[in-house]
Amino acid sequence: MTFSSLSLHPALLKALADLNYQAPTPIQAQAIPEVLAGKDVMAGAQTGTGKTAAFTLPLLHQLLNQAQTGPSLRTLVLVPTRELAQQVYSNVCHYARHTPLTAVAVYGGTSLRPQIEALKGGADLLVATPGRLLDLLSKRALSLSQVQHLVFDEADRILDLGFKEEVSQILAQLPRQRQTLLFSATFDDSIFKLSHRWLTDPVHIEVDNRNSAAVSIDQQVYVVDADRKRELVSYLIGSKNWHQVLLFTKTRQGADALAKEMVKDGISADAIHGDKSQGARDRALEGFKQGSVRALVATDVAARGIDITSLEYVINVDLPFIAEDYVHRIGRCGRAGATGLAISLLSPGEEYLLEEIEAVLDQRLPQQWLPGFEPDFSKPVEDHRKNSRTAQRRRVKKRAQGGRTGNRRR
Ligand SMILES: Nc1ncnc2c1ncn2[C@@H]1O[C@H](COP(=O)(O)OP(=O)(O)OP(=O)(O)O)[C@@H](O)[C@H]1O
Repeated sequence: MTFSSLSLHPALLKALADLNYQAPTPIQAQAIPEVLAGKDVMAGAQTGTGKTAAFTLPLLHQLLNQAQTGPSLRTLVLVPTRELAQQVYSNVCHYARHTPLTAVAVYGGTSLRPQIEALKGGADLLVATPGRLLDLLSKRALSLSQVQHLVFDEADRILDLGFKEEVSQILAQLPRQRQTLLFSATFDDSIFKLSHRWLTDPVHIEVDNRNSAAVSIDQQVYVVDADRKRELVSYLIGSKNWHQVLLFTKTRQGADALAKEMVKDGISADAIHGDKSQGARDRALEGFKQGSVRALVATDVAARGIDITSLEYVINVDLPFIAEDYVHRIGRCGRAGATGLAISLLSPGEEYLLEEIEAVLDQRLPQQWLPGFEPDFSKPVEDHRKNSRTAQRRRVKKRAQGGRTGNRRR
C-alpha cells in the first residue's frame, strides 16, 4: 500500500515525500480510510508505530477539502502533557507545510499572552492540554463552537480520573455533532465501556494484541537490592558504553538525586519531572534530543508519546505504579521499527508491581540477576502489595462506573 492509494491530498503527499515516509504503517493503513470517511474511531496500536500521522493526515485532508475563507477552529487534539503538545504540534506543522492550514499549540507552564496572541491570528487545528485549554476558554481567548473533529491522543490517560473533570467541562463546550477519535497504545476495559458515551457507532481498530509492547523491544528484568540500584545503573551504562539512555524513577526527588549522582559518576545527565519549570523541562528534553545529555532521568511525565529518534535504551530504575505506564515508558525506545532494550530493576518486595505489568501485557517477564549484583534474599522484605495503585485505580474506576468492587483474580 502507498499513501497515494489512500487518496490523501497532494499537498500532504508532498510533505510525506519530504519526510521520506515510504509507506503507511499498519495503523495508518487501517485508520486513515475510516477517519476520511468521517467515522468515529477508537484505535490501539503499539508505541512508535505512527499513530500521530494516522489521525493527523486524514484530519488535515478533511480540513483542506472544506471551503473556508480564513482559519476557523475545526479540529481539537487533546493530549495529556506539555511535551506531547509540543511534539504533536510539530508533527502537524510538518505534515501541513505545503498547505495554507494553520495550527496552534496551547499548554501550561508558559505564559498565556503569546498563546492568546497566536489564537487571535486564527487556527484550523488546536493541540491542547486540558487545563490550559480551560484557562483560555475562561478568558474567552477562543471558542470551540465550530469544532468538527476531536481527538483524544493517549486517550486512556486523557479520559482517566485525573483529567475527568477538565474533560467534562471541555466536552460541554463542543458541538454534539462531531467526529471523535481515541488513540492510544493501551486501553483497559473501563475505557472501552466509557468510550460509548463519547463516540457514536465507533469503528474499533486494534493493530496488535491489546496493550502489547512493540516486538522490536527486548525486555529484561534484573533483580537487585534497592540500595544497589544506582550502582547497577552506572555499571550498565558505563560497562556497555551506551550512547544514550532514558531512565524512569517513581518520584521527582528520586529523579533529581539519580541525575546528580550520575553527573558525579562522570555521565552527563539531567532530570525531567513535574516540579521543574517548563523552561528547565524543555532544556532537559532538548539536550537529550540533541545528544548533549547522555542520561535523562524522568518521572512518568515523559512516559507517553515522546518521540526521541533512535533511542535504544530505557531503564526502569523503579517500576511504575500504574501498570499500563510500563508499556508507554519502554515504548520510548524501539520506535518506527528500530530495535530497543528495556531493562527493569526489581527489588525484593516489589514483585507485585511486576505481576501487575505481566497481567496487562499478558506475558511473563523472566527475572535474572547480574554477577556481582545478586540480591540478598536473607534480608527481611516488606511486601508493598497493599499499596498497589493499579489495583486502587481499578477499584475507584469501577465504583465511578457504578460497578461492584472486588479482588481481581490473576
Ligand atoms: N509511515 C511512516 N514511515 C516512516 N516513519 C514514520 C511513518 N509514520 C510515522 N513515522 C515516524 O515514526 C515515529 C513514531 O511515530 P509516532 O510518534 O506517531 O508514534 P506513536 O504510535 O504515536 O507512538 P506512542 O504510542 O509512543 O505515542 C515518528 O518519528 C514518526 O515520524
